[in-house]
Amino acid sequence: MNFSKMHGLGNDFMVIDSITQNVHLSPETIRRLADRHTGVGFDQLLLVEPPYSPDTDFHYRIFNADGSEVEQCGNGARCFARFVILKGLTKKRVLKVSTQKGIIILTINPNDTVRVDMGEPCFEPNKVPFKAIKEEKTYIIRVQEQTILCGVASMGNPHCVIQVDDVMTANVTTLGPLLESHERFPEKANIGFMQVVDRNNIRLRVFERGAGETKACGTGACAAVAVGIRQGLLAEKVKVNLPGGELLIEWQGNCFSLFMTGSATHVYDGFISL
Ligand SMILES: N[C@H](CCC[C@H](N)C(=O)O)C(=O)O
Repeated sequence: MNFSKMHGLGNDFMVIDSITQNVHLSPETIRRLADRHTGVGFDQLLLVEPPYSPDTDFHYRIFNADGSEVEQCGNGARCFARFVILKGLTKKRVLKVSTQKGIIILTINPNDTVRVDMGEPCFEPNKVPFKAIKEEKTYIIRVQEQTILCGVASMGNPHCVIQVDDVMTANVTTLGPLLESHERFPEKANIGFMQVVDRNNIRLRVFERGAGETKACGTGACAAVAVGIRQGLLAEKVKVNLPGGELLIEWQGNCFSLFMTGSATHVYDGFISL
């Protein structure tokens, strides 16, 4: 099976053309391929499929390193766009792509960065999903005798965003997994640790559902900015500084799409016998 290794700010992917190849991967096979010593090694595996409806160009499927299929991957979307052009699957520079939960629009810029219309963030607890009596801008979660204040949002996938004084000293390694699997997140969650530098700049680390801490998380950057804007901490255009690099997030507020712009890097092409 042919594949490409790509990354978005160090969040790395195995990208597979499932249009010209017949690809069926079990969760166990995905976990084996994800192994960074005995497999290809990646945070997520991305499948490029033919369109599910005539008004879209492709269907986009995402699998975490633990084999779980998920609804959305922002860094992966930018790599998806560059992959389909590099592989000659399209000549279009604006792509309409369906995912498990909605449609995203990918625009490949002349400098090969990619701008993604990620759709509108959702804060309704039952749609994140998050167990809460009613919708709030800030929630209290108790974990291991600690009281954590957070915001929650869905970018198609579930996110919990915690404001911290300094991302470098944030307790990502301990709090990340505890919150990822907290009982208030019935489908688990991606946990973002956000340091507000000013209204147009944040620093962010993300402990991802099904992958652990990654060098960058596109939907995590989107969710952090959306939560921050809703909490009155951020302006409509925010630079998000992640360990792997920078993303530009723009959101005008409810009933508008949120846009993410950033790089997508092709590392190598490979072949693997399954
Ligand atoms: N771990 C995420 C999927 C990948 C998201 C991330 N890599 C991004 O760039 O958005 C989840 O389980 O919802």
